[in-house]
Amino acid sequence: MDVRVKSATTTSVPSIPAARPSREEAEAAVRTLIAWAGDDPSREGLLDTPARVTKAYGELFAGYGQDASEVLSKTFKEVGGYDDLVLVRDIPFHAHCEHHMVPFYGKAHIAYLPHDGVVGLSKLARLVEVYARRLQTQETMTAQIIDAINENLGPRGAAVMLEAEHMCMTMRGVKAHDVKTVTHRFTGVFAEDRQEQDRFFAMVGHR
Ligand SMILES: Nc1nc2c(ncn2[C@@H]2O[C@H](COP(=O)(O)OP(=O)(O)OP(=O)(O)O)[C@@H](O)[C@H]2O)c(=O)[nH]1
Ligand SMILES: [Zn+2]
Repeated sequence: MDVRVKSATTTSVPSIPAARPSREEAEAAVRTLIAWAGDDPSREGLLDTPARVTKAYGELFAGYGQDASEVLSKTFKEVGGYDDLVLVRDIPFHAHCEHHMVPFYGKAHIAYLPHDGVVGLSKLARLVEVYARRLQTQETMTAQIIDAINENLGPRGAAVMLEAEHMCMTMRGVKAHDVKTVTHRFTGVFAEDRQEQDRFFAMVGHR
């Protein structure tokens, strides 16, 4: 992975496996991982850790229980006829890479050209959360966000950019610090019109 800007093209719909393990099984798995790391899961400081980790997973991976269509279901039409670009930039997110299950984190920038009403601004930040709180690749997440906007808002155009630092590249492996991965995807007017793309890049403040 490098700092080149690349366009996200794939999307997939992760689903919860039918046979979800019980909480007890998940806690036992955490004990196994602690032992695998080289520590003693029965020492005092680690006794409650499996319960804490499974509880934390409930938050970190809450996206599997959330639905993008629900988040984007309410729109507003009374906006004084405004139909130009709406950009919500610098939406912070924390996700986990599906290869190593360690965090990647950064900012999302989302723009769309309204067709028939606008969506509440907070809903775009909530949409990012729906997909960030899963096991992900940055490319998939980029594609899923823009697909959800198109499917639910039917805008004249949409643009999504994600900038993130992957801890699997900084803490381990290649140990490359300060490397940012940038993904973006344009649809509709943004895909067709280079000037709209430039306007998006300028408003995001991208180098
Ligand atoms: N395209 C893409 N790659 C990612 C993402 N997150 C992590 N990766 C990469 O996934 C790759 C997995 O490579 P592998 O060779 O299977 O695993 P590895 O031996 O742990 O690789 P290293 O990280 O190079 O040590 C690595 O190059 C990671 O940098 C992501 O969001 N998108
Ligand atoms: Zn990784």
